[in-house]
Amino acid sequence: MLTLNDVTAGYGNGGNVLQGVDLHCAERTVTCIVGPNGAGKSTVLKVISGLLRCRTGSISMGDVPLTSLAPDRILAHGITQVPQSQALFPGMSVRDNVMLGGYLIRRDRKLLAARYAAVLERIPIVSERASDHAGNLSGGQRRMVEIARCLMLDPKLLLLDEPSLGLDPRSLAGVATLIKSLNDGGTTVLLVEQNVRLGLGLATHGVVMEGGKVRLTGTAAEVRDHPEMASLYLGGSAPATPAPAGPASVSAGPASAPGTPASAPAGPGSAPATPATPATPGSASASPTAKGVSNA
Ligand SMILES: Nc1ncnc2c1ncn2[C@@H]1O[C@H](COP(=O)(O)OP(=O)(O)OP(=O)(O)O)[C@@H](O)[C@H]1O
Repeated sequence: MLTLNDVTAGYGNGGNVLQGVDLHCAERTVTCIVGPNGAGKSTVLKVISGLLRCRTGSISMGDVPLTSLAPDRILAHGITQVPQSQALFPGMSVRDNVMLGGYLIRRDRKLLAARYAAVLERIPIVSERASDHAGNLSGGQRRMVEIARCLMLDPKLLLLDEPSLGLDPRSLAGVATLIKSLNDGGTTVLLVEQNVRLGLGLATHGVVMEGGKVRLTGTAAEVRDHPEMASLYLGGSAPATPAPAGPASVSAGPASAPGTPASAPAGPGSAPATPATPATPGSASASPTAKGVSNA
């Protein structure tokens, strides 16, 4: 569905932050990008949504080239992003914040109303707090409303930048359940997540980035259970699955085709309510063994 081919990108006159990224998200998958701070994970989402231009390489969704499209055109192709930072207008009502997500379809009042009704059904907090200022919501409620706003365009591909950031375990479980149900409903999801255990628990596929490059891809189970991942990102804890996938089944190439992953990923229900705190990716990158992750 979504393909990035040898993408380089950077900010201003600076050097390349992304240094030849290849990535593929098959339809109806949930792909989670993990990696140390500064690896370029959020930058990947920015080039997909058009907030940052690729310098070289290409991005496409199916047959549609996205590489040089403006962000509003990319939105119109069904790609929406929930940014990492607080994205709601605190002084506006929850309803108005959500309606902003339907800006592109604002002239079709019927469609706008139908989409809003669908969002209310899916995300109850939107109806429960419709008239409240968004600034009065908790962090978890805000995240739900941010996702609700993206759903106004009924996206084919939902990009989520660190959906777990700052959330308490209960809110986190709610967001995880929502992501899973959106995916069950047919939405393809690409997320960046610092909480490796949660992210790979939710995902069907995993991508490890380091230094602006993709170092490892595979099914979420393969990436999660890879011996290097256990020591780097999960604080050295032994993987739940006894036999780790060997390098042959974990590649630096595109994530495999849609379908059942080699080992079924944990659903959001089994996403840890109190996720074990993983070793910070930053500390992983400082480790001399970090380079061993690379199968590139
Ligand atoms: N707006 C910007 N202007 C200049 N440099 C930026 C900008 N945003 C990010 N960078 C730089 O690009 C690099 C990659 O940043 P990015 O946010 O993509 O990393 P990340 O993997 O998402 O990290 P984190 O987990 O800390 O969010 C970093 O060195 C960062 O300083």
